[in-house]
Amino acid sequence: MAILITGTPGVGKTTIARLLAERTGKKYIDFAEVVKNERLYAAYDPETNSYVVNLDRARSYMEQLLSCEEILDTHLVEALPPDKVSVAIVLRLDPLVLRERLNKRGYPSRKIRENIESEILDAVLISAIENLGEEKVFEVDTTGKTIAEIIEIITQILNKNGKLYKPGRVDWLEKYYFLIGKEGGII
Ligand SMILES: Nc1ncnc2c1ncn2[C@@H]1O[C@H](COP(=O)(O)OP(=O)(O)OP(=O)(O)O)[C@@H](O)[C@H]1O
Repeated sequence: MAILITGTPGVGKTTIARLLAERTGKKYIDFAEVVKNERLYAAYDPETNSYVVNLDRARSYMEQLLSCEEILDTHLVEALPPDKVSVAIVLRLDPLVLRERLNKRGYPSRKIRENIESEILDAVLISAIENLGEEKVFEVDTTGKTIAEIIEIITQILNKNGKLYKPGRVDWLEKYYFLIGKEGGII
C-alpha cells in the first residue's frame, strides 16, 4: 500500500517524498514519470508542458504497480487506485509563497493563477477526501517549516500520531479570496 505525498504543484511534494523514501528505505515513485514512460496520457499540452492523463489507464496501471509501501508523489489523486493507498499527506502552502515558487519556475501567468486558485480552494485536499476517504487523509501546512520539520510531522502521522493533522485546519479562502481570478495571482 502506498504512502501518498500530494498537494498543489510547487508545495514541495517531490522534495519531501524523495527524502522520506531515503529515510525509510521505501521505493519513491514519481507518478508524472510513470505517466510519461508508460504513455498513460490522452494528450500533451505544449503551452503548459503538461500531460492530460488517461485516468482509467493510469488507475489500472498503478493497481498493478503498487505493491508494498512505496512513497508516491503526485497531485493527481483521482488517477490512483484508492485501495492501494494507505495514507495521503496533503502538503499545504501559503498561496503567496506558492506564487513566488511558481514565478521562479517561469510558469505562464495562467498556470500560476490556476495553481494558486487550486490551493486557495483546497482542490487537492477535497480530491483526496473524495477519492480515498477522509480517514486516510492528513493535511500539513508547510508554510515557514523546514524540510526536516515537515519530515518529522509526517513521521508522527505515519506512527499513528496524526490527530493534529486531520483535514480542516488550513483555510486560505478568507485571507486570499481576492487573488481568485487574478492573472498570475498578481494583485
Ligand atoms: N520546506 C521547504 N522550504 C523551502 N523551500 C522548499 C521546501 N520544500 C520545497 N521547497 C522548494 O520549493 C520548490 C518546489 O518544490 P518541489 O519541486 O518539491 O514541489 P512539488 O510540489 O513536487 O512541485 P511539482 O508538483 O510541480 O513537481 C523547490 O525549489 C524546493 O526546493
